[in-house]
Amino acid sequence: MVAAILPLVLDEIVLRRQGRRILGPVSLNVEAGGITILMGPNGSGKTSLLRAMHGLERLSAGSLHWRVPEIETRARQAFVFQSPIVLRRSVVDNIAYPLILDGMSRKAARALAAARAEEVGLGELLGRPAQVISGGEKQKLALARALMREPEVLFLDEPCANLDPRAMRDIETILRKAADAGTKIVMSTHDSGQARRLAQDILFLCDGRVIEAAPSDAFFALPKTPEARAHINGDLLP
Ligand SMILES: Nc1ncnc2c1ncn2[C@@H]1O[C@H](COP(=O)(O)OP(=O)(O)OP(=O)(O)O)[C@@H](O)[C@H]1O
Repeated sequence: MVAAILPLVLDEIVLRRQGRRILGPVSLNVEAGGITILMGPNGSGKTSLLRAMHGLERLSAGSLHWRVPEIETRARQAFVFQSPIVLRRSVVDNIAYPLILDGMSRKAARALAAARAEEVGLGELLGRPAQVISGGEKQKLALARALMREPEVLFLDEPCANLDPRAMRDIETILRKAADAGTKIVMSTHDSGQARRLAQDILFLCDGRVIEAAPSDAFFALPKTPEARAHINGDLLP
C-alpha cells in the first residue's frame, strides 16, 4: 500500500514579501480526515497560508514536511483558486484533463468526467466552451476537475465566493461527500454559517498568525480571542 501523504507539519513558517511579514510564524499539523476551515479578516493571511501548504510559496523561514517526500505529494493534492482557471476547451474536456494527463484514453476520461459533471450540476453544459460559462459554473467546474484524481488533500480558497445559495449548497454537498470518501479538505471562507455547517476544525488567523486552532464546536461556542468573537458576531472593529 502507498503511504499516506498526511500529516502535513508546518514548523514556524514565515512568508516575507517586499520587506513585510505577511504570514507567520505558523506551526501546525494538518491531520488526515474531515474539513479544516481557515477563517479571519481580509488580509489576515488565509490565501497565503493555503498557498504555502500547497507548495506555491517560497518560505522565508521555517519548514514544511509531508509524511512522504514532497515530489510524491504533487499529484495527490489539489488546489481550487478563488478565481477558477478554465482551459480553452469544452466543460467535459476541462474536467477530463487531469486523467488525460495521467495517460487515460480520451473516451474513458470523458465518460468519468461526464459523470462528475452531472454530480456537480454541470450535466447540461458538457459540450459548452468553458470560457463562456458563468462564474459560479466555473467554480463548480474547477472543483469537479480537482476531484478527478481523488486527491488525498484538497485546498480551496473561498470556493463559494459570489455563489448564490443553491450553488453554495451544491458545492457544500460535494465537499462533504469528498471528505466522507477520504479527501482531507482545507479551505478558507468568510462565511461563518458555512464554517459552522462544514468544519470539524477551525484555524482562525489574524495579522498573519493562527491565533486560535480548535474543534469547530468549541470555537463557535466559546471563541477565546476578542478578534474571533468579533468576527463571528460580525462586529465592525475600529
Ligand atoms: N506577493 C505579495 N506581495 C506583497 N504582499 C502580499 C503578497 N501576497 C499577499 N500579500 C499581502 O499579505 C497579506 C495577506 O494576504 P492574503 O491574501 O493571504 O490574506 P487573506 O486572509 O486571504 O485575505 P482576503 O480575505 O482579503 O482574501 C495582505 O496584506 C496582502 O496584501
